Amino acid sequence: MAFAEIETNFHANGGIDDIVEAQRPFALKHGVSFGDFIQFAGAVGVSNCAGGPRLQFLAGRSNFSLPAPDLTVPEPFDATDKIFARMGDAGFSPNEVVDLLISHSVAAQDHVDPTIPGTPFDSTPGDFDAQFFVETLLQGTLFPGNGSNTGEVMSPLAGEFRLQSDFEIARDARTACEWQSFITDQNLMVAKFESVMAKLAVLGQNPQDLVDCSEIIPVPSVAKSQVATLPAGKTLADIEQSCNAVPFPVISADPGPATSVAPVPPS
Ligand code: HEM
Ligand SMILES: [Ca+2]
Repeated sequence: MAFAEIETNFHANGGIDDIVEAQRPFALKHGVSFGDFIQFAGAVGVSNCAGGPRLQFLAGRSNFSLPAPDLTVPEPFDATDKIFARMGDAGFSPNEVVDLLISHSVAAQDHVDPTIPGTPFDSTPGDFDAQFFVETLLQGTLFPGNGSNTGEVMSPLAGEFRLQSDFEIARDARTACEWQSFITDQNLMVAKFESVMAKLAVLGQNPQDLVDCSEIIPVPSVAKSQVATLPAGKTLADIEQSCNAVPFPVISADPGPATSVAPVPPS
């Protein structure tokens, strides 16, 4: 937000300019540091999703910073080894990368395939649920758009987008069991996200110097279900089970004919 004219030009930051420009005036108007504002807006944002987390919010980050160097943010076409190494530099284990990727349950792409903006990563982009962890393990059968994009692999549902990085991390021996563990345990998923986001939020900060303002973050509505489902038209035979230690859970399929996933409306 401080160096948008530099950092939004980095390829890995594609699309982030919209939200940066929307939020900056609020931070400036209220005299809040950009770091605090981003953390606050993120916590309020996910609290709007059904079943979402109530993230801790600590205030008091300084507004002193320097532009980041390019090529440090993971790309969807990067190998898992590279993504884990980069995230490891910041102190996150491979399983904590999975915990951070819970965010892709409420996410959509605009720029990997620019012909289909708003194409979500799971069938429930408004719900903070574990559908993402089931649907990324289904066999890929189609490209929702033009299908010729680096960082994209085939998805299982019309209208759903699959990043190569999500596909690979779901199947990597280091992370497949963490990935599968959320499918039948919404509470575990939310608890892991709250904990890893608390870690992310204080990177480079001394938490002792920050003030806990978590009580201003809204309480999200409760989750519709603790257990994810197979999308209509899919069976357990379509799952590419990847955790060697634990069998894939028996989950039910949604009734009805196979449907396609609607795009997320522009914000
Ligand atoms: C592990 C490495 C990661 C990769 C390679 C990755 C890649 C991507 C890509 C390519 C998009 C689509 C961008 C666009 O086309 O507009 C995206 C969207 C998104 N990502 Fe990630 N991501 C990663 C980690 C994370 C983390 C750690 C978070 C947050 C904790 C996150 C949260 C999101 C959200 C919320 C969106 C959707 C934005 C929207 O709907 O407008 N991602 N990600
Ligand atoms: Ca979802």
